[in-house]
Amino acid sequence: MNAIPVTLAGATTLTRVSERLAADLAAILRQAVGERGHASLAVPGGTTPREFLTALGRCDLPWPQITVMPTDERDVAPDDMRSNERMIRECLPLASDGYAPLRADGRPLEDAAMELGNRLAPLLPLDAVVVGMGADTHIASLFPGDPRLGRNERGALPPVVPSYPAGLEPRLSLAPSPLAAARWKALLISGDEKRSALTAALETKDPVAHPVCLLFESGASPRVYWAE
Ligand SMILES: O=C1O[C@H](COP(=O)(O)O)[C@@H](O)[C@H](O)[C@H]1O
Repeated sequence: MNAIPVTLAGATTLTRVSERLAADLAAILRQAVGERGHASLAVPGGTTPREFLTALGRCDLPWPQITVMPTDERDVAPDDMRSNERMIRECLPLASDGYAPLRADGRPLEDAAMELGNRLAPLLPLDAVVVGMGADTHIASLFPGDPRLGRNERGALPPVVPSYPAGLEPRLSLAPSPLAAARWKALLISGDEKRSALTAALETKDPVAHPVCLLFESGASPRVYWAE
């Protein structure tokens, strides 16, 4: 198995990796606020990031100057157990206007994606993005086999796109460009299964088959925070 450039040495539990990621990210956010007066951040949903988000929520940060959004959102109510917004709000002491939701709120997802993309445009490029990955190598809600992820196709995508993964609820997702073009990128994964999947994916360099490849294609590669 080829070595992935994992950022950490010695910190291997999800708790320690999460704390390290939170501390590194906090420094990036402070720097962004210092330089530009504001910071924009996208964070993942799912099960892995709760400890990281909790650790970030404990950091001494200028929250009124920070806008947080999810990398993707399931089309569920914001108080649903599967809502990424719900987890993010539970973990972070956000300012009242410090959260940029990716919610359709009953609208067709295509309409919502267009409107939310226009609203997010002034925040781009994002100062920081933390991305999770499924064992199938999906990132945000960009899933394997989606032809929109091809090199010639993705340039036409707006910043937010609808996504209809088989067997799961529909979603809204940040598109490849805002994820890949962030000023600072991190990939948070846990477990040998995902590490093996990441290693195999990077060997293919195929973002349609393995969306995680999108993060490694151009510009700086993400820092990989891997927990055993
Ligand atoms: O559905 C999602 O899955 C991925 C991975 O989640 P995990 O539960 O395996 O950690 C996540 O990054 C994404 O934001 C989420 O909506």
